[in-house]
Amino acid sequence: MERIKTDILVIGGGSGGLSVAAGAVQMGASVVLLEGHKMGGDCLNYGCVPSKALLAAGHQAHAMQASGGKYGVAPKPAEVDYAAAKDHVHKVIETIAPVDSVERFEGLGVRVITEYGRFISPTEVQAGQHIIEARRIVIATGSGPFVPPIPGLDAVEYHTNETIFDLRERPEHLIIIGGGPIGMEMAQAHVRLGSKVTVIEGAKALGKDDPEAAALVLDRLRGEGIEIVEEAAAEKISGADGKITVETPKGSFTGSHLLVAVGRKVNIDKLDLDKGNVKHDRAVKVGDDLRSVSNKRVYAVGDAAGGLQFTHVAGYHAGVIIRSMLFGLPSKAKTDHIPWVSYTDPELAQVGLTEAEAKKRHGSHAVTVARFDYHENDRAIATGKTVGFIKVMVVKGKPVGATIVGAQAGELIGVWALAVANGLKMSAIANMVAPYPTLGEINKRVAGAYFSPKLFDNPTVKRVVRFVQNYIP
Ligand SMILES: Cc1cc2nc3c(=O)[nH]c(=O)nc-3n(C[C@H](O)[C@H](O)[C@H](O)COP(=O)(O)OP(=O)(O)OC[C@H]3O[C@@H](n4cnc5c(N)ncnc54)[C@H](O)[C@@H]3O)c2cc1C
Ligand SMILES: NC(=O)c1ccc[n+]([C@@H]2O[C@H](COP(=O)([O-])OP(=O)(O)OC[C@H]3O[C@@H](n4cnc5c(N)ncnc54)[C@H](O)[C@@H]3O)[C@@H](O)[C@H]2O)c1
Repeated sequence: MERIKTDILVIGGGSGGLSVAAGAVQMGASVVLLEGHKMGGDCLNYGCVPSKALLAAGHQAHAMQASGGKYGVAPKPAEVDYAAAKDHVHKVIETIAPVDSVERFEGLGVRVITEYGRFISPTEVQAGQHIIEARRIVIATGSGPFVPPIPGLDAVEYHTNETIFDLRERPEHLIIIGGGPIGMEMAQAHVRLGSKVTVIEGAKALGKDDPEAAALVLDRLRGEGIEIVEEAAAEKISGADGKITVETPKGSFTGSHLLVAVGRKVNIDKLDLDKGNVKHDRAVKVGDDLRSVSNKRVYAVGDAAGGLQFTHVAGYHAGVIIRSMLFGLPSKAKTDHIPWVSYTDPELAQVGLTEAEAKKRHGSHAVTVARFDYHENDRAIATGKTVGFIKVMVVKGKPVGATIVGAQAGELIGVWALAVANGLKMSAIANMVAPYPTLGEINKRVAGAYFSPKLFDNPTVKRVVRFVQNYIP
């Protein structure tokens, strides 16, 4: 057994853990990193990266066969090689993997141990033949697919995000349980690659998003042939060998393959948290400072911290705790300025409060909703991407939230993430000159829409202008 002493021990080499390790070691701390499975974690191996790569294959197939005619280019049925699309997915993972590799982190000076870790005391963790004693311990163990106890599920072959990207035969009819972002992104990727797709959703599909924006995405997905059955919780599953039936209150649905995407389960089972005096429920219990409520030497970041589950949140958490661990400065994580995007076509992006949340928090009378539609944007018209809108929720001249649905919404939301994070006023966005013709002009135009009634429908402004015009030569 080897004993190691270190300043910082990071458990988990995914988005959060790697950001902590890279930041801390490059600022002079000694760092040990444990990863029991694949460096890069969920995002690289089973999450963001493969899902976006598969969506890209689907988008390409769709672009060839859909609506090409309107550009004067004849549509052509796409010949999809599903296995080759999966090769593309794995090539993308391989291309990014070196950035997250053991070699890179060892090169930075991190001691990487490729074992699972578990607490043996409040300051010690055992990983294989190593006992690591650390001044600070970071739990960055992420999450895995939650598999619900639906009767019959165990008896059939089903996929989760951990297996679907290895499937090489195209599902003839993919049934997806769960209409969250995983379910909807995988539904569109598969329908565009030629599968029939049914989504079974217990409540509302894309239910965490603004309902008006979500409805626009769902309309498009239905238009592409995806069957989306809402308020239909999966209650029983039966069948075998390419014929799986899911029973719901809205009827039974039979398909060739099944994907379960009903949320996540935080990876804490292997950690022996009680031996570390680390309180937990379904995730590690932390305060705003991301420190364990019961053991102040221990922090949790990313999915393990139990809040929003996004790669950029894990990265943000890393910055928050590095300030506290390395410099002893107070540091708190906030959520009001965190954006997220569902990478369907059209994309759906949100930062800060939705319209309903803003009105609930600030009162309807205090919130102005400024709005601009894609069909009024010249670049959207030129490229045939006119479906979509932006709405910005404004309180006392400052945006408190923005929703964008439409082409490149994920890129366009960046301006509002900046504005909300820094408390910028709408005038800062209105003052920006956006290049013409870009979709990005919608950001300036929505700020214009906010000020227009104040300027153009304002009797005082009209009176002042009349008055000044009487006196200037
Ligand atoms: C299909 C899918 C698509 C997604 N798409 C997006 C997206 O587009 N954008 C986005 O922002 N987010 C997306 N996410 C969410 C994103 O993947 C996660 O929020 C992110 O990976 C969380 O990072 P993390 O560091 O907390 O955990 P992870 O990246 O999961 O890393 C945790 C690591 O810890 C390791 N580990 C676990 N237990 C131990 C232990 N005891 N000892 C040592 N190692 C351990 C695991 O093996 C894993 O490598 C997606 C998720 C899924 C499933
Ligand atoms: N683009 C992105 O950033 C992206 C993409 C994918 C995943 N993610 C992250 O991963 C997390 C998990 O995604 P997810 O889609 O698995 O979870 P989710 O919790 O967002 O959605 C799961 C859906 O499954 C439904 N459901 C639960 N039990 C059901 C049942 N028995 N029958 C039918 N429906 C049922 C729920 O009502 C919910 O709508 C997301 O919340 C997000 O943080 C992000």
